[in-house]
Amino acid sequence: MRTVEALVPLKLTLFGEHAIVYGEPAIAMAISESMKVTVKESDRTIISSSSLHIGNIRVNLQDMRVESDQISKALSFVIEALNYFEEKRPALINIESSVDPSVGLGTSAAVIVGVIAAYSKFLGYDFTNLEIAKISRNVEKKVQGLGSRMDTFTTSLGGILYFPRGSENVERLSSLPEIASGYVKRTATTAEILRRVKTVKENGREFNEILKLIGLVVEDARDALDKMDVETLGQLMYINHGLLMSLGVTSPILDELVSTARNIGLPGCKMSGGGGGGSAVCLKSPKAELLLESRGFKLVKSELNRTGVTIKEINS
Ligand SMILES: Nc1ncnc2c1ncn2[C@@H]1O[C@H](COP(=O)(O)OP(=O)(O)O)[C@@H](O)[C@H]1O
Ligand SMILES: C[C@@](O)(CCOP(=O)(O)O)CC(=O)O
Ligand SMILES: [Mg+2]
Repeated sequence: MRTVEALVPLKLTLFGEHAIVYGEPAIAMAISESMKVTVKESDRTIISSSSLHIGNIRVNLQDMRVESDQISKALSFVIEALNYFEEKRPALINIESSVDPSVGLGTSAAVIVGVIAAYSKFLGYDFTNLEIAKISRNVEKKVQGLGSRMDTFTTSLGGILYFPRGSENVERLSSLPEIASGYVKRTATTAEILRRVKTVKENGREFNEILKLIGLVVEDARDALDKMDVETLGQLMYINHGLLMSLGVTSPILDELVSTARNIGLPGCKMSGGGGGGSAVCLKSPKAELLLESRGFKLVKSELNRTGVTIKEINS
């Protein structure tokens, strides 16, 4: 019985979320918290994903239909990833995630990357991680309608990555301070928040100036990282968070956390990902983890993952 397993790291956005969607730079890192996608030979196609609490979902491979519109929405990234392949073969597809869906940790990207990686191998392809990143980026954009290459490239390639302004390139950075991060549940998906931000952009004169300022923060953060200037890096995290707040993508719980972190002298802390709740990233210190937990944030494993998605074939 042919079985293929893909292990995908989740991601933290250190600087530049939302601004990258409009061509500004960003810095993101793959982390040790991960998602696993398993594809097993079968005579029918069933998708299961415990963190979605939807049970085992039968998929009609001819038209990719499932039992309800609600299930179809919840599985939209998985189904669109399968749809990439002209030739499909029935399989049991299981997704295991140690975090809740939609928390600013790139779960939408990771689930696409995992399905593309595992199902392509199951069909006999040998994609490189960069090929997986490019395919996954197009799938995520197709489902969300908006969005950048940051999450799919970071979860596919691993490491700490710099996404230059106005370019499709990506550069690997070498230095990274230790990070603490966690998440709280949120009320909106990233796709919904991206649509809200687009409306703000279309109506607000200041929006473009704020995006450019975030771009400057990201460039300075890259310099600070190169010099391992942790003090400057932390200050830039606070500034980036303030600019995200002005875009309306933070939340009271995130703003209270970050302002308290600053007031008690933590080196740096900011929202991470789509916002509206979800994840926060802080420069690591015992106080940072205590503060995150005291505010109800679920800590996530935030060591640097350098490999990106890895694929294993298990012939049981
Ligand atoms: N474990 C999972 N199994 C299947 N789909 C998932 C899983 N986790 C996330 N997703 C999909 O990704 C969507 C969340 O995307 P998004 O709001 O961008 O979250 P994130 O900020 O974590 O990337 C979910 O609504 C669901 O469609
Ligand atoms: C807001 C954004 O910059 C990051 C979204 O991160 P996440 O899906 O919330 O993990 C969108 C994007 O870059 O596609
Ligand atoms: Mg996402």
